[in-house]
Amino acid sequence: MIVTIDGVAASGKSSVASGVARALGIPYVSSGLLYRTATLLGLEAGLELNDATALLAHLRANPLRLEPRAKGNRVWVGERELTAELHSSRVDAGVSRVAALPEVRAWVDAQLRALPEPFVAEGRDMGTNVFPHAGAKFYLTASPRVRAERRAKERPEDVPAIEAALTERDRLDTVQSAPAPDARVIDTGPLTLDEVIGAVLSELPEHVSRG
Ligand SMILES: Nc1ncnc2c1ncn2[C@@H]1O[C@H](COP(=O)(O)OP(=O)(O)O)[C@@H](O)[C@H]1O
Ligand SMILES: Nc1ccn([C@@H]2O[C@H](COP(=O)(O)OP(=O)(O)O)[C@@H](O)[C@H]2O)c(=O)n1
Repeated sequence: MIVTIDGVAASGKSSVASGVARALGIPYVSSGLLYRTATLLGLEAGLELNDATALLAHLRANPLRLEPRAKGNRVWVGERELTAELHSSRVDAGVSRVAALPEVRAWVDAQLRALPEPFVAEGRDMGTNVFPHAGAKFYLTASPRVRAERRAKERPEDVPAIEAALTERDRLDTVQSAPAPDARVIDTGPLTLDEVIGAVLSELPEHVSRG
């Protein structure tokens, strides 16, 4: 059983996926962390972020491990844990260029499809491209200002700078960010986190919530 939660940047995907996963007693999987890991490793190696051949060679030489827990995903390369470094503004600024590369998308998709069910998968194209057969699909939205105000609690920049960066990332991510036709769209703007989690749980078909 797979539940997908897609949406725009900072719409609440990982927080909602975590809450839903905990309620169901299953893990969640953050696909964005894989794109972020590819970006961080590329930046550290001094690679051009649009050089798919060099990036893929580097990723294959440094295999990562994603630990998809319900309370938060963690990423390792060898003995080094990268998790805390994946949400920097530097990675935010480069990740959409890396995610535009079809070779990198195929690398991410193969790792996601190899994971054992059940899980909640969150990202941009979980319900459309990666898990079109998912048992339930959701798509989260909120205005750029609301999202920037939320993210400002997690980044050093001010709200206008964060809003500009989010809007630019939305633009670069447009291709892979269309909601699945069978996704339930939730505007999280007027809702608390618990209300969004409750809305998702209440919309799950019985066969999905029973596992
Ligand atoms: N409905 C909500 N109301 C208030 N804050 C929220 C809501 N959903 C998420 N948040 C907060 O917004 C921030 C971004 O959420 P996050 O789950 O990281 O989004 P995404 O995974 O889409 O980037 C987090 O600090 C989170 O706690
Ligand atoms: N399924 C996905 C998930 C993320 N991404 C890319 O990875 C970036 C980071 O995604 P994320 O979900 O970790 O971050 P936020 O946008 O939620 O801040 C996005 O801006 C996209 O460029 C993607 O293309 N497809």
